[in-house]
Amino acid sequence: MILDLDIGNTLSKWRLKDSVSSEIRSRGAVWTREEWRPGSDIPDLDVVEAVRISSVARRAVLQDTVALLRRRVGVVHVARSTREALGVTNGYEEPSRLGVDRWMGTLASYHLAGGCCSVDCGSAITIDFVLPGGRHLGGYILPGLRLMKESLQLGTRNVAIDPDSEADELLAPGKNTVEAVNHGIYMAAVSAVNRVYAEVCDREGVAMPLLLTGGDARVISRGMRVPHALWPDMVYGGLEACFPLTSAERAGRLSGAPSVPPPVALEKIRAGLAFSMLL
Ligand SMILES: Nc1ncnc2c1ncn2[C@@H]1O[C@H](COP(=O)(O)OP(=O)(O)OP(=O)(O)O)[C@@H](O)[C@H]1O
Ligand SMILES: CC(C)(CO)[C@@H](O)C(=O)NCCC(=O)O
Ligand SMILES: [K+]
Repeated sequence: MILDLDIGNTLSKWRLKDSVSSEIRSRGAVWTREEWRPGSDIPDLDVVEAVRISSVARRAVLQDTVALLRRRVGVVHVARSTREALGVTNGYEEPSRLGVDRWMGTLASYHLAGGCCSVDCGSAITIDFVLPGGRHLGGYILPGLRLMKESLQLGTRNVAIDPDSEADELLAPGKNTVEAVNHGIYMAAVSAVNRVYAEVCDREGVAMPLLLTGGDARVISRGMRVPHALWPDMVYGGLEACFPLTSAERAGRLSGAPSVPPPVALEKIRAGLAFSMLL
């Protein structure tokens, strides 16, 4: 089995992948913490032959995790943000400073769709662009839905947005504090992603496929005005592309990769932007 880890600031996600069939056998998530307990936090390491890790947690968390895993597992790959990988050149002035989860998501998206916009709707919402040809432009970081809500401190932090709500309802004026906050942060996140996407396509003169991942991707997807695909395993896809271990991965097939709809024509994106400026 292969153990893939996506260690975030708040949540750490894991999945077990069969090295022969390439099937995902199990998955889970725990709060990111200082110390891991195999068996309760992550699966029993006896069945694991190789581990791949993407971590944006504090350095000490990664060091301890890697030390623990190296004692038990033969192969441990730790992803890093580099200047270049898989045909993509990192747009950051200091490439290693780009969050490795963004780098993994970007590499996976480019592998799947070519020049693209990849959005991670997690604790933070990150929006990254790669042009056709592989030049990563850099991106945007904004607070995620939960962080926006917590920062308001209006006593609404425990009332989450129902991920099954329709975007139309979530964009309507709220009639109580919980609604006003939930609809406000939803409007902020959705408008930002729609606008950033249109602005960057306009500046660069190319309509790019759009891919979304992260805990809030499904609900944000409902508010998107342009074609896009959801890819819950996007960060894991970057680990697969960087450290291919199964025969499917070596053949370039990434788990759970969605079919990506073609973007709308650039003229339409520009018309939408021009319209919003007139108002
Ligand atoms: N069980 C859950 N715990 C926390 N957040 C959740 C949960 N289920 C859904 N969410 C939503 O998902 C978002 C976090 O998404 P995700 O799991 O992608 O985080 P993340 O970006 O990986 O977090 P981090 O990297 O900071 O750990 C939160 O904003 C929250 O609204
Ligand atoms: C922005 C987050 C927190 C999103 O998980 C992560 O990618 C990160 O810590 N990035 C480092 C800062 C940067 O990407 O510029
Ligand atoms: K993340």
